[in-house]
Amino acid sequence: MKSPLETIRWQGEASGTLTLIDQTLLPLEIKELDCHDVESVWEAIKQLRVRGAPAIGIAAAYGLVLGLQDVAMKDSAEFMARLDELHAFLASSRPTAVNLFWALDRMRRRATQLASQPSGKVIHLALLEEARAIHDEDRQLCRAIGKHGSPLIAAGSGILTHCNAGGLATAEYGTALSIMFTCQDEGKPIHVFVDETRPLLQGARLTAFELVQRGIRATLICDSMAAQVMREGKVQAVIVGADRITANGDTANKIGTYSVATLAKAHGIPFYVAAPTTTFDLTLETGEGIPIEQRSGTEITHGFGRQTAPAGVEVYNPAFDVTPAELITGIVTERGVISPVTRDNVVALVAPALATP
Ligand SMILES: CSC[C@@H](O)[C@@H](O)C(=O)COP(=O)(O)O
Repeated sequence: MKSPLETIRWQGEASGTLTLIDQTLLPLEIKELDCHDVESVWEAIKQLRVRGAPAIGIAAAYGLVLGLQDVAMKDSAEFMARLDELHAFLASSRPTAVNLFWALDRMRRRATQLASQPSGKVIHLALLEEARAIHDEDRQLCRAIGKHGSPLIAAGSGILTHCNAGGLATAEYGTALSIMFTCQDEGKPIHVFVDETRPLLQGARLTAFELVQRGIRATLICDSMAAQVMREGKVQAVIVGADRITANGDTANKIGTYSVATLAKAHGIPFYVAAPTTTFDLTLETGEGIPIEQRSGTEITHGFGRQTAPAGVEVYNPAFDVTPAELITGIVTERGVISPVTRDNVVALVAPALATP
């Protein structure tokens, strides 16, 4: 088994470099991208060079550290004013994954605790430590999700997944894929059906890549084949990641997830969401309030290295959809499994984890 890739890496101390695997080039090219300023981090998030809810949050936290390097020697008022600007700038990169806003808010809270310092230097160092903590904690959250999720999967199961909720989408190990990796570590055989995930093929390019790298049996299917594969009895569970989960358990994830959940219900197959508590947004009661990112139509009209639709056609390209809680059998978090998915169960498990000190 090959060692996993390091999705996000900070090199150096307070004046350092953020190194990301450029995920737009996978699976053909494993190439790292060095970000030396906050603008390049914003661009990397926007263009999905780094993507997946937890990974976006981690990258943004380091992005703040990068952007604040040149005001670290200024007085703390100037430092904090710049921090507010950069917080807003990074928050404008993508709207749906709540981990982005969670990480930026946590960084600002840490800085605010130290705002009485005369200069930005101490605050800047503390922010690097905070970004590292967010990064390290995500590793642990992912491992714990795997441990809680693995008992839900019987040996020999076929598992269908959509998009990429693997090591590439997190600090390492992933959320949905963490459950599969844990099954493998425990010697439990599984067979994963990977939706290719139109339009940007995160399933084909990234999930299939990670599973093949780990030596887990993986079969790639077009998104439109999921119903047939389920009808043929090949799928015993669906596991997907999440970008934002509201208080009632409604879950935003990559476009197409809602279709998969509906199909799973129709075929009596359990549908699990795997996500850390950092992906919950308890300020929203239901999924109706989740902002859905709209992306360029060219992602649909141009693919496979060429134009695939006539010029002038209208295109609708929402990047995410919302799966209603009633279609979700359970949500696997680092604190345990929420099942049945009710508002009371969500709040009881998640609110203590999100409470700010
Ligand atoms: C652990 S990642 C969970 C989600 O962020 C993932 O399933 C997803 O939808 C990613 O979308 P993307 O547009 O590739 O960032």
